[in-house]
Amino acid sequence: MAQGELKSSVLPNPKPPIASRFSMRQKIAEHRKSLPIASVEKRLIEEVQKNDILIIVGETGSGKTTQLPQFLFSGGFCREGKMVGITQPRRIAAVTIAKRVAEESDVELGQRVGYSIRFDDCTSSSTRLKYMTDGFLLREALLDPLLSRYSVIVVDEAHERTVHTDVLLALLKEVQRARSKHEGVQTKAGDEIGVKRNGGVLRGCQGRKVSPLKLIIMSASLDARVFSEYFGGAKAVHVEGRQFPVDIFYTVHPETDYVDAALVTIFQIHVEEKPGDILVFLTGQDEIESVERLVKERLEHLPEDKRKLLPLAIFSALPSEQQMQVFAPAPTGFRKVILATNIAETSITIPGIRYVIDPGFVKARTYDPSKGMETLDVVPASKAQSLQRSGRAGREGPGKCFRLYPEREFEKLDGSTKPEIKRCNLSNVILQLKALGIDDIVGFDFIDKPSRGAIVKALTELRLLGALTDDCQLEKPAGEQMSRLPLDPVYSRALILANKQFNCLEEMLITVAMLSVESIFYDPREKREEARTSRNHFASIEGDHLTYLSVYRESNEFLEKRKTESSEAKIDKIMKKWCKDNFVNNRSLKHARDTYRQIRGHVEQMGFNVSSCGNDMLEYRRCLAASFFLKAAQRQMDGTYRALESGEIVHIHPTSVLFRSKPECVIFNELMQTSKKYIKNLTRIDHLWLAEFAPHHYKTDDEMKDLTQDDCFYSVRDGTLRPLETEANVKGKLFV
Ligand SMILES: Nc1ncnc2c1ncn2[C@@H]1O[C@H](COP(=O)(O)OP(=O)(O)OP(=O)(O)O)[C@@H](O)[C@H]1O
Repeated sequence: MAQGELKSSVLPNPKPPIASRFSMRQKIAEHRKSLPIASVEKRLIEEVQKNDILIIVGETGSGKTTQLPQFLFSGGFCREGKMVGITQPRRIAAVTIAKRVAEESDVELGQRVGYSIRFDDCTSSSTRLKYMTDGFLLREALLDPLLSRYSVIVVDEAHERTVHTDVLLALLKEVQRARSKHEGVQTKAGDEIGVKRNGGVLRGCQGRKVSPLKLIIMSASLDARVFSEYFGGAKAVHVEGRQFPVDIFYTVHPETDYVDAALVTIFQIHVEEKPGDILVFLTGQDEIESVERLVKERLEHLPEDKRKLLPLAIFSALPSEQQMQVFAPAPTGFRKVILATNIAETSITIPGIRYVIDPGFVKARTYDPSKGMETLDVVPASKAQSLQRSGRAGREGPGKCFRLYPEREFEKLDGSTKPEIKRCNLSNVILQLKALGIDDIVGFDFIDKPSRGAIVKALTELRLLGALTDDCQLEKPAGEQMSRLPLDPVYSRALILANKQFNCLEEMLITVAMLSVESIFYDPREKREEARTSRNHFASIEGDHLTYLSVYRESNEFLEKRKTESSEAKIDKIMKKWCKDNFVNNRSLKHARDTYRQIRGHVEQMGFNVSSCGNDMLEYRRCLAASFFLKAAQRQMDGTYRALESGEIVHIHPTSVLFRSKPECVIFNELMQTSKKYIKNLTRIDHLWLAEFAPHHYKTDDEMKDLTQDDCFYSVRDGTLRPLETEANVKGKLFV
């Protein structure tokens, strides 16, 4: 992917005419002075000078994220070309905050103030304040292990405890130690200095003089003690005061249907309250889109003069340009109602928001390493999340937050969110650590250690996928390539195989892109049959992956034909209609198209040649089997399926094109638990392909006969493991 591809579409930063610029500057200067953090600028800079690690806790909106980096710049921390790096858990926050700080500093975005997120780098050699995602900084450490260009790194919103934040904290601790140890040493490019890993010494400071690194950990709702202890008793400072008050309202009784309660509240605010936009926290794309439809429907029943309510959606699977639409002011006389997931919960300021509606729920991922099963459940939000949500209302004036549950329920909420590292599949993060040269994963200094079972499972998976050798070293070149692709290892492997062995990289790129969106089809409850019929021509008897391919290809052909004759806006409109007629989710398809372009850029940079297998779908299905062999399932006598790896009894999800035909053997991408255990995104395969393409994992009956007690393989016929795998057996292979 060419760097900066999204730049132009996302954030032009044109300079307004001089007169309005002058008054804007004055306004901004006044605003900056009014922030609670402004009165403690001098003290904060002194604390940073005195302490190598500082924890800063301050109310939401007190000015931490936008102001502290500017204080550090003025305080001399960017001398001699050094940078202050500020990490955010979310891309949208990194981008919008950088834009705001550039505005406040009256510089062009990408010059002194910039941002870097995956697929989009808006920095230059003059950038001194760099906002980025925590994942981006981790990748940067692959190239510059001592992060030698930074004088200060600020880890913002640390309370979110994303897996990237946790890994970053451990890594930064190590980098800081190494830089202190070698302080003052003038290195030449290629000098061996720095972090000891892999039994050797990594090349460090890239020809620069080694200087110490300052670390700042920041949040509004952070248990400072946990972080202080982790960093050996680091100092914590509190920034008192908030900018504007937010009144909190609770319901008298619990709500049985929070979506309906949210709808009622939206209209109550719209009809009864003063002007000001509304922000509603929902749990996912489907919920958001259904509320969006319902708002539009109900608006039609209101008198003409009350219809000026504009629903807008924001969730992570939305392309960046569409996410940015929520930041634009509402048309005159209109009130915006922004329907958001927790993407809008921390860091960001959406101008105009005065009202927050918080039903109190969030979709959380949990992972069971023993079954290899990931589930997405709707669970109550934590207190920390609720505080962040209400904090979005008081940023430009006094606000109101409507919590759709009784006050006594708030007291029962968990204080903070369970760290992601304790509830996710670790294979991606362990691959990154291995690529960083960190060998001993179990002994790695995590702030909260993941379970041993989860580590063992991830290492085993990475070995089976060919990313690690039998003694858990990074496999070359496959493991290295996989660590460079910003995808789950299983999808990176699919692309590598498609390129190397099956000649279907084009098809696999489309597949990975289509699988990255939540729901490609649009399935209104009231028109389910109509939707099914009109989509029949996409459906493949071989399965969902081929069906997605058809949707993508057909939409592409349709688009190509019209590209020459229409403007971009017109094409957008035509595409919307095509999607509506075919019951395809326009937003999801757009996102998939974007993702396709980005990943294609990556693989091309790695030297892959994107070729297509055309209509040879057999080759493509064989490639799917070779890629996703860890998620295979066999039909049982009673029509249920047995997932070969976990032994779980599972069912084909009703949305799959294979729901009725029930083939004998399938691979799948998703195992989820709702009322039953369902498998989603399936393709029919021949069970013998498993033994052919993953002989290190599966054997046919004939091959089974020759096994010794030291071997252990899955039978492709019934999925049983023979001879039985013992923990000692697995362990013996892992910790050498
Ligand atoms: N994009 C923006 N447009 C308008 N005002 C903004 C913008 N970004 C920030 N502000 C203003 O600056 C204030 C401080 O924002 P900042 O993000 O620095 O606070 P914070 O303490 O980091 O909050 P949080 O803990 O919620 O991230 C906001 O309350 C708001 O008034």
